[in-house]
Amino acid sequence: MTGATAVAAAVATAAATAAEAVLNPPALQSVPALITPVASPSLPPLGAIMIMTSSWLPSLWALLGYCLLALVLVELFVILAEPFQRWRLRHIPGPPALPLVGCIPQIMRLGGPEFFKTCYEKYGPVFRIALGRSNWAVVVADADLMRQLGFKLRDHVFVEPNLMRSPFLEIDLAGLFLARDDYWRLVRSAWQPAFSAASLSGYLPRMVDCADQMVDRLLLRASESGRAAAAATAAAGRVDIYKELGQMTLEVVGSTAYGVDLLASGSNGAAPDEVKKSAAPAAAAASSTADAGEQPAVKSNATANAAGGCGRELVKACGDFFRCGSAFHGSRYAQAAMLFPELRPLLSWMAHTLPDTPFRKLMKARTRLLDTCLGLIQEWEAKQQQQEQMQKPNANGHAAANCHAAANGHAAANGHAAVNGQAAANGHAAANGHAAVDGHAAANGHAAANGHAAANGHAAANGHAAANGHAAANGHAAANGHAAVNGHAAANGHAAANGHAAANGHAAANGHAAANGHAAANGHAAANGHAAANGLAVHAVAAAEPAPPQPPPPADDTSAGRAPAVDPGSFLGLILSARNKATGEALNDHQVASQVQTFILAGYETSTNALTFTVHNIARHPEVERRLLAEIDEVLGPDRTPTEADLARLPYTEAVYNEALRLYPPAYGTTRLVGSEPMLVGGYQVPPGTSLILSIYAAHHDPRVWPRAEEFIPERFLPSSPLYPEVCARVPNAHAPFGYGIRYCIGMKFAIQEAKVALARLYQRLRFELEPGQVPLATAAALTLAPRDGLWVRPVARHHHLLRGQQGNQA
Ligand code: HEM
Repeated sequence: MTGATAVAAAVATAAATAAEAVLNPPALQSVPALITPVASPSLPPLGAIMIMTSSWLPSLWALLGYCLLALVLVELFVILAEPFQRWRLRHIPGPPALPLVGCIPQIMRLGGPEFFKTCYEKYGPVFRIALGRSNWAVVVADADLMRQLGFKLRDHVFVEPNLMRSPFLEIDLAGLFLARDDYWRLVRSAWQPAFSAASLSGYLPRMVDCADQMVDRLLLRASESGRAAAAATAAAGRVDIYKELGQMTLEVVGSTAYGVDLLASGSNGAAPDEVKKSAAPAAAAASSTADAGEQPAVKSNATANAAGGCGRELVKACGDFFRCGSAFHGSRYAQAAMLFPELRPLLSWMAHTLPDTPFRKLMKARTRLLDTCLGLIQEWEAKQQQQEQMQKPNANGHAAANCHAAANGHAAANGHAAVNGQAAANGHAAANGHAAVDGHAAANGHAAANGHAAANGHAAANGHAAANGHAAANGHAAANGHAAVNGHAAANGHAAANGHAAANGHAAANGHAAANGHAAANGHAAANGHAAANGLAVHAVAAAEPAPPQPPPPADDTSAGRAPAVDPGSFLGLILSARNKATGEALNDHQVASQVQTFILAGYETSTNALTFTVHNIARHPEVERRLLAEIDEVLGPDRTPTEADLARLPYTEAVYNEALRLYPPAYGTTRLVGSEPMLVGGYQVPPGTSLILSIYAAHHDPRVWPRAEEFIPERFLPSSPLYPEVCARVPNAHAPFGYGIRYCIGMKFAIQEAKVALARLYQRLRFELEPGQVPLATAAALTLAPRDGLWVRPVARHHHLLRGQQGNQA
């Protein structure tokens, strides 16, 4: 701990003690004890209280006076000590830092991203700033330097002042983003399988579904727009596409990570009755707790449906979390805490007792989110218990009858598949005796492997199942009912996966399933827990005799890519089964809730913002729109659902998204903490313990790296374009919207896949015209860079058969 930090910590403790003494003086604590003896019949209790009060009142005032004096002295001392921080970084150039407020006024005027960009132009790629009086940081804005730091340093810094108390404080610190050291390794490993290439393949159909629901809503608005044009009412048909995209990304998180519809109440906010009923108590509890400034316990009574029934409220909660959680755009108490960090305990108490509007909104949002997380956890646990019960193996550990559990690696009988060791139930069972995975029916008797459902005999994801002669993804064709995966042909109408031939020429049964490279022999059991009975395939962990636990994959990119698939909806299973290698301990309640919340927030906010900026830029650049539509039409036509192979054939779409992420990186900066040794950064010696801010935004706008840096030119990202060598081939990591090195964004591939699916589905059927006032788009840089007032557009259907009772525009 540095001298100044030690002083600040001591001061903070002193202030906390003083505040506690003021709020809860020792005399007050003993009041009940004093009242009791005087409750005699001769003296009325009120009189006794008055006597007691008058006796300890002067000492209370004296105590208050001492406390205030102590606070003033301590504050004075810290203000005088502040030059030490300044002095430590004196050799690094930087903007003038005013006494007490540092660079806060400039940041509030220009916004963080623009301020850093201006400083980069003036002071070079490494400069120092003061966030308030004593919070000094070094900003780095050079792509190459940031990449190096990303590999050298591992910990993030929590820059914003945090006024939270338990359980929110613990939850903030336990999430993957702020996790440190071994705990970070444990948590990152637990998350990783959810982002493997194979898992992403399994998410694809769900991402498509969520995008399709959004497109349907927008088509409806497009129809209204046409009717309104006839009736000359301008307002109809206008859409805040930022909200629509937010809804979609939240639905994607819900269905891929948790297997639930987080927006079950629908886009119009009208919850179905049964959802409303069960959500009501949880929602009421949430808002009453928030209003009262109380903290909910981590174990909540939120019901499962509360997780699924909060609709637009949840979208709003996610938005408010990011906007009101920023010190610059949020509560005055947070701003005061930036100026007087040692008063944080007192300011936190004041914010909870007399909240201002941003703080009240923030607490309401956080409570809503926490309730959603707890609802999801409870729902998962209940499902697990139910499935364990249903799954009890019978005497010989083999097949269970009548639709129920798979045991001992053997398939459930009677044509009912079991998945993940859980019986397929509640209408999730596959029809006709064939496999179902994670509750997703495989229809028409076709197999689904590795969590990828085959529906209507179609769809294969990631080279897994293929049914009825339809294509397997990853560019591996299946012909004549023969699935081919990874380029290995299957013979005789029998599926093979991962290049492993089915034994005896029989894959699972009837030419149907093969799972995970394990051939089913004689149409019966497959190895490694992949059971097939009577020709029925089931998924890996169906065995009652579990496979030996695998060591967690190391936390690096490549292993994430190779990791096996997890079924959509099973993120919580990964988190709950994470174990500390040394102690064997599982994560505690806060830590679990924190991962759930991190996935929701990270999955929602950044992707929503990025897609909104992309739509805005497409609408502003007709030439870009024309080329994008041409690519999408050529690859997909107006209707065809994109497969993984199709997504790989949309390079221009991806370039458009990349360029939007360059100009408007939603995570406009990230942080690193210098360790216990000083380090050289861009030629400057940076003292140990210094906070580093890596300004992604400044690097993305650097005219030394990006020719015509402020223009929207997607071609720079196309390897076939002459512009490509200018930057992308020359400066590694010049484009780094997902961060750097060891801590780079774990959701990167998830976000890119989701974006390509959403853009493909949107522009297959629609285009967007900007409403007046949308250029330039007002942005707000709170915790993320976001459109400040949404993005108002008018959706236009590209093909008139899509419009309901209306003439459409042919693009
Ligand atoms: C356009 C979308 C996204 C952008 C621009 C983005 C950007 C970032 C950035 C810049 C970081 C910090 C990296 C660093 O410090 O070097 C980060 C970290 C992280 N992101 Fe994303 N992200 C996006 C989507 C997602 C999604 C969809 C998820 C999860 C579902 C996610 C989860 C995370 C997590 C958990 C971390 C912390 C990783 C760690 O510290 O180990 N992100 N993201």
